[in-house]
Amino acid sequence: MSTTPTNLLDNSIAATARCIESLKEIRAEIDRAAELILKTVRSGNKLLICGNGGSAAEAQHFSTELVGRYFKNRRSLPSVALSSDGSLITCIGNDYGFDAAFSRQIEGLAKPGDVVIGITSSGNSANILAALETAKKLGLESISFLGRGGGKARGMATVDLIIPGDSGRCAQEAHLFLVHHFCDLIDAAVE
Ligand SMILES: O=C(CO)[C@@H](O)[C@H](O)[C@H](O)[C@H](O)COP(=O)(O)O
Ligand SMILES: [Zn+2]
Repeated sequence: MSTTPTNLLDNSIAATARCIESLKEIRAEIDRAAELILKTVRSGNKLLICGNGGSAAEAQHFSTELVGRYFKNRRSLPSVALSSDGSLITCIGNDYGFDAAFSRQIEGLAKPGDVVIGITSSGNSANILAALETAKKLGLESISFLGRGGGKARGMATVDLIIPGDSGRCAQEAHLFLVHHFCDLIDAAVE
């Protein structure tokens, strides 16, 4: 079959629909992550969220919906996207190496009860692995949004959300779907 824009679109729609449907296979992990996120924001502790590239955008997207708003007018909730400050990222990258881009911020910002969220479609980004390692070292719970089998990050966090399948693109789309799922639960639970 030739690759026309129509075929490509139909194939992409089918692949994304299959990927979102496959989230039912990791329902138990999604529920555990939701419980941890709700416990954290309800108790006034914060989420420290990190990712690179498209996943940095997702980290910022999630944080924006917590501190700013999602759909409901509720109180502002504490969350920081660790990719947001270009000045800080370039300082840490320049002076300590890019692998420390997020772990250094976690060392400075985290308080007991905070939760670290790492988003990586490959599971192999060194700065996310370092962030999860630092969370463990500080005694913090953590959640990984992963794809493609989970890569090196598999097993490092308190809860792994490994999107089934081998597509990085679908993993990223499913990560955004999960961000909105968690925001739906938060809006329902918090005034
Ligand atoms: O959004 C995309 C690809 O869809 C890219 O910007 C992608 O996020 C970047 O290449 C990231 O550096 C990949 O990092 P990761 O997901 O493997 O941790
Ligand atoms: Zn992308």
